[in-house]
Amino acid sequence: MVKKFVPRQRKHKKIAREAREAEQAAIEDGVTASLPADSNVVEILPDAKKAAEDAKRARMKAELKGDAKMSSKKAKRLEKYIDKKLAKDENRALLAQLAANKIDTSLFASSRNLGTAKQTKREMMSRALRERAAGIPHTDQSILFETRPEPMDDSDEDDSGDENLSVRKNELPPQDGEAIQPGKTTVPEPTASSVVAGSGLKRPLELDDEGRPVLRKRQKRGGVKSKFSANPGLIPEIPLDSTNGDLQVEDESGNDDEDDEWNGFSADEAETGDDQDASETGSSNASADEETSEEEASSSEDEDGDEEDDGDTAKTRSSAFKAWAHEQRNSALGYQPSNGNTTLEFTVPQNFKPRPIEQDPLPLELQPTKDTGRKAYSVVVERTPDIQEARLKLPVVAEEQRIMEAIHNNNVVILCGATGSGKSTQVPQMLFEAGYGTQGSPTPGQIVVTQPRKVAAVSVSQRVATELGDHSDTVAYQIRFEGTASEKTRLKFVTDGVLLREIGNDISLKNYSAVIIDEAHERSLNTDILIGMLSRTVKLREEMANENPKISPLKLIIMSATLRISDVTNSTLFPNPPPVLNVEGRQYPVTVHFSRRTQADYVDEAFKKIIRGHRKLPPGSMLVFLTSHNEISRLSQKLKLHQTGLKSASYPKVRFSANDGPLEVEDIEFGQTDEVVGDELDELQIVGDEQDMDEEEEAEFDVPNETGQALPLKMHILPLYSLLPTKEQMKVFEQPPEGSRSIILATNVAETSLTIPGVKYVIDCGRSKERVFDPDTGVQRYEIGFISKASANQRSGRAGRTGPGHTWRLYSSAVYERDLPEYADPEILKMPIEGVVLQLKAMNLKHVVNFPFPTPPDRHSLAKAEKLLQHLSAITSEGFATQSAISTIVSPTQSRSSQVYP
Ligand SMILES: Nc1ncnc2c1ncn2[C@@H]1O[C@H](COP(=O)(O)OP(=O)(O)OP(=O)(O)O)[C@@H](O)[C@H]1O
Repeated sequence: MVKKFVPRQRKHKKIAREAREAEQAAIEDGVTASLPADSNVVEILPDAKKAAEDAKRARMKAELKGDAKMSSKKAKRLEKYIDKKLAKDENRALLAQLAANKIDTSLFASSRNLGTAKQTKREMMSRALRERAAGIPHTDQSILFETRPEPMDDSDEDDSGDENLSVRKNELPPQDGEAIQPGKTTVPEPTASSVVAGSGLKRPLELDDEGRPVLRKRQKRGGVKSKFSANPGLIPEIPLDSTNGDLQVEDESGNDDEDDEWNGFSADEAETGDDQDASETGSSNASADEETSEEEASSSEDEDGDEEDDGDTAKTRSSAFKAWAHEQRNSALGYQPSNGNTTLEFTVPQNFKPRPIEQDPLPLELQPTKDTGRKAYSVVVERTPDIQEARLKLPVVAEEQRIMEAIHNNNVVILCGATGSGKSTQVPQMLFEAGYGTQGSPTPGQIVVTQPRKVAAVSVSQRVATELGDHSDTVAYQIRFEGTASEKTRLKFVTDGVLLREIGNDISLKNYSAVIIDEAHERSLNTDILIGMLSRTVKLREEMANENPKISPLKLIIMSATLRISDVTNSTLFPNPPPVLNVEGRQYPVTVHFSRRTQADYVDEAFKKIIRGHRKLPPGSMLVFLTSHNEISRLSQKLKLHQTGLKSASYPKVRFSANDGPLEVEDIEFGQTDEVVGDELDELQIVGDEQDMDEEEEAEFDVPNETGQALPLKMHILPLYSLLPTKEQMKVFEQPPEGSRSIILATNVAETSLTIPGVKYVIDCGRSKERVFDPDTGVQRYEIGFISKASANQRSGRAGRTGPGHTWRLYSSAVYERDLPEYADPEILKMPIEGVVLQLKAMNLKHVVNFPFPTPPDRHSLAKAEKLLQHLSAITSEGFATQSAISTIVSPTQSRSSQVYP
């Protein structure tokens, strides 16, 4: 008997069918509510949720379809597309919910291993380590720590063969103070938190450090990988707003393959419910091949099985449909997708003007250079490391950029900096390194630096030569009757008288590219005339350079520590006021000690201080300022007598003639002039207890002996004044004999520019010999008077050159404040005007009335002086100086008297 064919019934399908029928029947009977709860029934959504979903579906449909008519085929596809989108939204929301639950899944076990009791040693150890890291007490330390007998037994290496996992007992400290108990095993308790959302997923949900789900890329069959990497850090944020989120993701990729990234939540999977059913009918191997069937379904796009004969065609069509759907939705939402290559284009308004650079006065070095055609040029100088180190400590060097920019941009620059800041030695080197004075550079002319005194010219030139290392032979000095200039000379130190003579011969100074007037505050007649002449030379050279590009403009730099700036910036001198650069700071501090009393006999006072100081002060030379070589001679004898107890041989008389050199005021001796100011000071003397005073003065020499060296026993006494031959003057720069202290007795030739190595202490009498001129009587005389505060400052400055220093002023602070003027009057105001006119006439100047003096004398006086000189036959009727008159210029006598007593 042929068996009747009974189609095979699938159990779950049968159950589902029966449930549907029962549900249908119940609906028909109106008894839905009384049905028994069945967990497998189709999910019944709450009404509100269902309504929201329907509304969303309708909205999407409207967005996509609009009023357009479409074929039934397309409408069907549209329905499917919407289903897919809604499912995606739901999945995203679910995923976001999962992401919000930050859990550690590292201890979750795969359900695949449920019931399999056996674990390899490696698995056990790995789990034990993870549990230990999670803080789960684990008493079976034998899994983690292995006891090895000594000597090591090779056979003990565990079965797993992974010796890297074995850890020496004492290498892992117990966690949380727990003692490790080997041999005890505890099974980790499942914690309450281990049952969490997501635990039922196909694969345990892994979370990264930030609590985001770690989604691994699933590789498609055939090894074709998605173009997205599975880097969890790159997982895009999923907006909870499904509509916008949908748009963002879709627009970024335009490819459904990206859905694979969501591993198990893909829209493909959601939309393939039907297909899964279909595959199930063909195959019962659901568990193993589940993923495969999903992938197949998704790769075939699953949207319309009828159309998918050919993969390529389907893809093209599918993407055409999707492109259309995207477009529809975008236009409905008013969204303009970017193609990723958009460049922002700004239309520049026609009247647009870029903002000008800062208008506030910019620092000089930031000001735009005026000379745009200037070529960069530099000379490399090799210096010894100790010189280089010493230079770098000088404030002027720190300002090199600012100074050089100012010089490049301006033909005249004024530089003010404290004594010892490095002006005299460094600025000439800066110019040299910038190509000034170098053949082949744009500024080949020499650099000339003027000093008011010959000893300064010689000593600074020697120092600069030393500092210029391999270029030291380019440095020379030139003083009257003496010099070292040669063909190699590019940098020359001269007295201002020497440069005056040169400028008298060639007003354009074509041999020079830069002139530096150092110590301009001295305001000798020579300095003033020089500045006036140079103001014209600079102008002339500028005009010459404009006409002939081969000629470079002349750079003039006026430098001083204590200059009354207004004197050298007046408009008669420079119509465009030159920039004034201030360099702050000095290298070493100088402590100033004032006397309590201002003694009239300052030479005697100086003697006492020298004796006390020498007895108490740590090693270091002493520089004592006096007013004349007479005083120097007197004090020197007294000191020698004190030291030897014998009357010393008489000090050699200095004989000089007017031709021997430029005569300094302090060298002029017309009888006894030393006690002029004595009487005026009596009121300042406080007659008190001599004993008290002595103690107090003893205490003022309590200077800590930082070097710890023994105090020098002998005094090495050296004179320094301008009439002394240069060789004798230069002795002050030599080291004193062993165990001696140099005591240098100087006039104010040592006041400026000089760095006498080893001088730590200065004793300043506070006076100097000055020319005093009475314009009413026309009589000039020489008096000893107080110096200016600027001079006092300069004298103190000699102490802090190579280390911290001290100055003892032989006058009280009250006298300093009351009697010392800020600046000394320029020499031009302290001498008969005829001498000034004669000097200018000797330089072939015709109209002295128009001469640009820094401090101009009265024009009428100038005119009167010219007439007088004509009467005396000192100048010709053409207005030039006669030869005999020129010879009187160096004479200390007035031109009037020199004519009477030639
Ligand atoms: N012969 C030297 N030996 C050792 N150091 C020196 C010598 N000459 C200069 N120096 C160092 O260079 C520093 C700067 O000297 P420089 O003469 O350039 O200063 P300055 O600013 O011109 O001072 P002033 O205004 O007093 O002339 C000194 O303080 C000293 O430290």
